[in-house]
Amino acid sequence: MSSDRYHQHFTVSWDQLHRDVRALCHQMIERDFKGIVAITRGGLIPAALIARELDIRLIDTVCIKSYDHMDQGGLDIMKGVEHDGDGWLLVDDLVDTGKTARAVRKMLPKAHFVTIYAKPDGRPLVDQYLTEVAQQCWIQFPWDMGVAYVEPLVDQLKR
Ligand SMILES: O=P(O)(O)OC[C@H]1O[C@H](OP(=O)(O)OP(=O)(O)O)[C@H](O)[C@@H]1O
Ligand SMILES: O=c1[nH]c(=O)c2nc[nH]c2[nH]1
Ligand SMILES: [Mg+2]
Repeated sequence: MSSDRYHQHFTVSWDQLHRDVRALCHQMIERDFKGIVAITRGGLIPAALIARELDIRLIDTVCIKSYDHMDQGGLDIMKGVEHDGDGWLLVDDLVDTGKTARAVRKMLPKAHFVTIYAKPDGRPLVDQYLTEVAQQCWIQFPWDMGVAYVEPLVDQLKR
């Protein structure tokens, strides 16, 4: 599937991401998890922040790749886990079409699956998420961006 389907950008700063992860943690404060399974790579940073907030030290990974930048290819599962997820928290940064979530759910059917952001097509596959984002929106994460110089408006208008 190609990048044509994305018509808007939803830009997330480090600060915004951190606040969003903490807000999601507030909703899980009463729960007791055996550990976290992070879906690489996007789930790694939310997983680390959640681990800190909920005092979880045991962290495993499912290593999977679906996209090459905005272009979705076949799922490449490089590493799974040996259990069914019972009592574990499964974490990804977002769910979009739901293709990744569907595959990981099969591997860990009993895990509690959370993402920070969810688009409508993938939303039914997760147990909990913080913010809904439109399907045609590309979520631009802080680890894919950098701070750059911006030309003053008057100079931009001269060109
Ligand atoms: O719901 P879907 O359409 O499957 O898309 C969601 C998945 O796509 C991204 O991962 P990606 O495969 O780009 O790898 P990355 O986490 O290493 O960036 C994102 O981190 C989710 O895991
Ligand atoms: O950085 C990302 N932003 C997105 O919106 C997205 N959808 C799938 N994979 C994604 N990666
Ligand atoms: Mg991912």
